[in-house]
Amino acid sequence: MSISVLGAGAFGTALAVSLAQNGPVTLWARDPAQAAQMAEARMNARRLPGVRLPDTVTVTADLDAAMADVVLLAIPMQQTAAFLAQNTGRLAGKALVACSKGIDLATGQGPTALIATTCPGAIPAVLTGPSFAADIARGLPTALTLACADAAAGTALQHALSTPTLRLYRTTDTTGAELGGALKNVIAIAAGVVIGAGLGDSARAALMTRGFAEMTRLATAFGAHPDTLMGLSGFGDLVLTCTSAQSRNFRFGQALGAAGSFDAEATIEGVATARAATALAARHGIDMPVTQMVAALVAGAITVENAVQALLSRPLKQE
Ligand SMILES: NC(=O)C1=CN([C@@H]2O[C@H](COP(=O)(O)OP(=O)(O)OC[C@H]3O[C@@H](n4cnc5c(N)ncnc54)[C@H](OP(=O)(O)O)[C@@H]3O)[C@@H](O)[C@H]2O)C=CC1
Ligand SMILES: O=C(CO)COP(=O)(O)O
Repeated sequence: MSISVLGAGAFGTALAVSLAQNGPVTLWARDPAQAAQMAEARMNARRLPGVRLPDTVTVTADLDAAMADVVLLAIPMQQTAAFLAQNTGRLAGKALVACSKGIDLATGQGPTALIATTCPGAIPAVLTGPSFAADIARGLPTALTLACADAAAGTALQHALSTPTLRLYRTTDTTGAELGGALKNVIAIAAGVVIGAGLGDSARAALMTRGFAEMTRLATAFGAHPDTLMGLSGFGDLVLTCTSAQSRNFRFGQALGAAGSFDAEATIEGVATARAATALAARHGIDMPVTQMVAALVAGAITVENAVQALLSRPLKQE
């Protein structure tokens, strides 16, 4: 099976580097100048500095040249719907593996639903779980979830995309896998706020636990299996992202909590996801207090102090 990665950001580049252990991989960057620079320097200096691109990685800005049997989509979630719509013909019939973590703001859909509605005949799948691009690219041991509703196709993808350092587990529960990966970013922002505001590790643990409860509530309401949330794509990624300063969502929250500034160019998926999840929760009558607070905080509609006060003064309830 030929493999390509669309999107030469930190994660797309890291995946291409890891997959190159198995054979040739094509990495597509939308900017021809960036593609040429990467091909020449054998490095993605802007997004993944210090990591050499193996000879088996071909970098191109030609999207037709980047078509393969298996196409990994490593572009930010809010750009995905438009990208798919612009490339429906090219992507038809491919196995399309979404590597982004989020919920489309305009439709409330995750990546597999977007693929299914936009690219008929494609096989939608998701690759998600606890993994920093830098760790994958350095060949550190990493385990991820490969979700595909078609069990046979999922098994084939699991084998094609596992490498000596990247171990994939499979599931048919695409809803659980993609909602776990999307919602943990929102809780990671909240965890960052707690640490940035100096509220302590005990508060962070409480927030992660209650955050996990609301992640599970929303995902199961949409048909996800609770076990999926307990796995790498949910609990595993929640732990990583809420506790590591490598996480952009966590660091963004830290800056919010400390009233500091943050790189406006950085990909912080949890910001749009907080809004999208809050809207979904309201529409379906699901209680998601932490997510709602994050949405209000990032919109500047509430202060950190008032958000904490509002969460602590909710009616006492059974766990
Ligand atoms: N970084 C990580 O450790 C991990 C990231 N992810 C997920 O991967 C996804 C991508 O994140 P990441 O790689 O880190 O982000 P980056 O900010 O590093 O890179 C984003 C990439 O997407 C490209 N891009 C943006 N818009 C478009 C578009 N409309 N069409 C084509 N390409 C586009 C950018 O191109 P350009 O440079 O030209 O702007 C850039 O190459 C996110 O959903 C993230 O949650 C998942 C696991 C780990
Ligand atoms: O998803 C990730 C780790 O699994 C990356 O997290 P950030 O996008 O917060 O950096």
